[in-house]
Amino acid sequence: MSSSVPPSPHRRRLVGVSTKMYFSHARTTQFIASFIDGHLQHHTSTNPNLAASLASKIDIFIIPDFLSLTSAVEQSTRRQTTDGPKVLVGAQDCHWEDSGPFTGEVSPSVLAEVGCSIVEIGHAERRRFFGETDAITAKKAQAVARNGMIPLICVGEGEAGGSPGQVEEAQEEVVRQVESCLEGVDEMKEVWIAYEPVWAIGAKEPAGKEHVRAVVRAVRKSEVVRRREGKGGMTRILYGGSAGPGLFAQLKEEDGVDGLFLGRFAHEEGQFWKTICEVAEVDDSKGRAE
Ligand SMILES: O=C(CO)COP(=O)(O)O
Repeated sequence: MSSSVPPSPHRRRLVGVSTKMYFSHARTTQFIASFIDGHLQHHTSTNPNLAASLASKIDIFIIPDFLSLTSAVEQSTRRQTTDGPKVLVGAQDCHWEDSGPFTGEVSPSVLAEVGCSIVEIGHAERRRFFGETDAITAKKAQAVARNGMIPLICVGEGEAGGSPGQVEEAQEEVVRQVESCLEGVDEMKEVWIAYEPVWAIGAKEPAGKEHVRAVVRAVRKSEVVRRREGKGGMTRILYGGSAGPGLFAQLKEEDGVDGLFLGRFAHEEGQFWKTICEVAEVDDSKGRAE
């Protein structure tokens, strides 16, 4: 019962949150119920224009821990309305094989079977604590796409002493990562790229807007992304790393970033909802904060 992302001729905006390993199962259940009932449905059920506008402009996703995944899918499916935006559910990782002797691992085909729409791969924390590389991320991205889900591929330049380095170096490193992580991924399938500079994850503040814009521009113009677009494989690009309300308007530029991938600053339902509304509102060609 794979829950697919609704097809879109244009790059709809994206806003999602990963709960990483911060939440208990009870808190995840409560977060989803309270976000959908107390914010999304509460505001859209009495305002059909808002429901239609969000549904046409934005895709919302929640990435809980593995054990909460099936109940998260069930919760979001049960609460789904026909005219409002969908809340998609994703996984934080998977194996690159569909089945076999891989004790403790999670199969991408089982993730698709239980209604998962997205699989996040190559996150900086997986690279740092579990030794994941671009080559492993590419194999996982192939497996996710093969199983009809969207690979959410995380990339970002390294520490540079815990602070931003030269933007040109960041552009080069990130484009090289994108090329490696997309190796062998079906070029007709959609992928999402989360640009998350390592030094901006878990920090007090996100990366500066000029830095993010420049790196996103380089990814957008890269040969691999252009080639995929030519073959029909949409590439949506998100920014992540201490993102929260108030950020998207600063980052947005024409043909730039498509959305935000949130962590701590959306672990409160109201902040998540606030960010979604802001992302949907920002003018298509420019950020409001120019
Ligand atoms: O890693 C992130 C999303 O994948 C971002 O996490 P924080 O927003 O908590 O820094």
